[in-house]
Amino acid sequence: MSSGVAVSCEGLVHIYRAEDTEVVALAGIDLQVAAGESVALLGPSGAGKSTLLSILAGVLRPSAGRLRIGAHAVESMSPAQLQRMRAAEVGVVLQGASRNLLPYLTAYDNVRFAQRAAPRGAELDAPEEVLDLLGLESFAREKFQVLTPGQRQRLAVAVAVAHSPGLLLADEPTSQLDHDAREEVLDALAQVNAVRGTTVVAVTHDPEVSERVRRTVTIRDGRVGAEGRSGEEFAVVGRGGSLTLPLDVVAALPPGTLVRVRLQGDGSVLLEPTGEGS
Ligand SMILES: Nc1ncnc2c1ncn2[C@@H]1O[C@H](COP(=O)(O)OP(=O)(O)OP(=O)(O)O)[C@@H](O)[C@H]1O
Repeated sequence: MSSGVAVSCEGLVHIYRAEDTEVVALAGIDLQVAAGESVALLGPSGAGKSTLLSILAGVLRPSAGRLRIGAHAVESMSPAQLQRMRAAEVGVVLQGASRNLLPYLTAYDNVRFAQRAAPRGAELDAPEEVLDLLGLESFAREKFQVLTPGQRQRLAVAVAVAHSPGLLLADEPTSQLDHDAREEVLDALAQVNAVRGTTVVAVTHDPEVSERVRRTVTIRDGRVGAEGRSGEEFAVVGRGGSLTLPLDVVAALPPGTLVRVRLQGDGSVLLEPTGEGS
């Protein structure tokens, strides 16, 4: 049995540097995920979702900003400390089941192999229990080739949670699966979240994932552009009062438009374009 860890991102910036260019992939992400919460990260291609996931996984180091994963202040950790944190606290499902699994091992041995990376003395569920959690107990002796695509992906989740991490990160966990297999995988993630209390953060383009997860976070241009709660989209007030407007509003307000912002008596806020621009 494990329990979830909280994640806190404050002003996270990530810049990829090549010889003569810089790409600002994350431009100040503010995001709080409570322990045991389940969140889907959405957003257009190139918005910065994978970069954020890699930083949460401890694979990439943020260029600036603060990141807390449970009790760890990640931005100031040494590579060895990061490695230990990942081994103890973070499970990752990479895109494509085969990238997570050793095809010549059985389902049972894949889980057992993954547990070898856990810190010494860690309290781990037996491989049978991990497979049971993912509904794979009757496939323990099967190898990758005979499993269906949905079972393979469930096994990838089993391998990611084999060391009982408090945070499970999944990159496009339902991509290239048919409807039934997608349901299987979403059930598996929900099961890990419900039974173990594991915090789950999944990057996805799949509208079914967003429908199944109560909270969605849309990344736009390296920032949190919007949040969804039970299917309804909201703009998010950022630090210093910044607000990313919905795309249909942006289309009506070209950059540089001067807008009167008035707080109304009933607590609502009126945005009134003046017709003037800078
Ligand atoms: N290794 C890299 N070197 C330089 N630039 C990169 C690198 N990886 C990503 N980028 C750039 O950083 C930005 C964010 O990329 P990222 O892959 O995080 O976006 P994404 O939202 O995950 O996109 P997708 O949905 O297509 O995977 C993009 O402009 C991308 O071109």
